[in-house]
Amino acid sequence: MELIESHLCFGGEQRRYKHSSKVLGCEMTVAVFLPPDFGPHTPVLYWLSGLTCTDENFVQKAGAQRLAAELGLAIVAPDTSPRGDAVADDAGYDLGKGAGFYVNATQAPWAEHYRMDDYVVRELPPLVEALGLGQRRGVSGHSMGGHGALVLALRNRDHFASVSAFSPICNPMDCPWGQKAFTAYLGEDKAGWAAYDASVLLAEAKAPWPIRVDVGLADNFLAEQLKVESLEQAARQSGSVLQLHRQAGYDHSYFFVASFMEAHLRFHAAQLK
Ligand SMILES: N[C@@H](CCC(=O)N[C@@H](CSC=O)C(=O)NCC(=O)O)C(=O)O
Repeated sequence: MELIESHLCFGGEQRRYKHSSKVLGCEMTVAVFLPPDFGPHTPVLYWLSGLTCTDENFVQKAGAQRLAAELGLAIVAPDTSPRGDAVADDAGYDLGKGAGFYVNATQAPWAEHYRMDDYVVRELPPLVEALGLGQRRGVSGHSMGGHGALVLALRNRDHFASVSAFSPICNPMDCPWGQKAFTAYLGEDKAGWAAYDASVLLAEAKAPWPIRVDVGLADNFLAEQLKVESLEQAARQSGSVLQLHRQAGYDHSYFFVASFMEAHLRFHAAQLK
């Protein structure tokens, strides 16, 4: 990875790297926060951002660095899709670039580059850990990235030791954002969609780690797109521990994310140490 930016931040370093991704077949940028005195003992929290984001939104808006420095947590924030002129795109903000949905696409024209599942779970960790970090990993994210955090953790239980989400798309098979993306990336056959639906996966999960989820009750997307009730039902069905916090008055924005970032970082730190 080639270092393209570095800023001292609360005694740690906020870095930005670019690298050539074999999995995605394009050049990618990724943000990495390194706490002071990081080393092989330092756990890594992967942050997955939402629709329209790059690796920069979280770094600039979530306000995570002060506490991450104090807790000794590294944070890796990848981009939300493959990038570049050769990469397929769509006119809508909710498909194509900026909207990779953390799946491995199977359908043309997406399958050539859109493999965000493999990128986050298989390609990035060795690159990140080669910076001198540990192999204990957590995952969190917002909205489309909350969906990504839940499904990648539920699909890779031994890979992630902690998971949380802000305003996640909990049941993509049953909401407009998910149906549009899954039809394009995974095809018309809904049988293939279940493998990337957090509510389906959690309903079948066997005693996974506790999951923390926060949603804002003034979130315009809550009823139509997020479907938290489906995740609650799934947790009941499998006897999983879902710590679901409904936060009165909060919307879908990074102001909401920033407001509860401390609780999520402490939640991850407790399980990753
Ligand atoms: N432009 C769209 C909504 C885009 C949006 O709200 N993106 C969110 C994530 S939504 C789900 O994944 C976001 O994080 N935006 C970036 C930011 O910095 O706030 C619309 O107009 O509806």
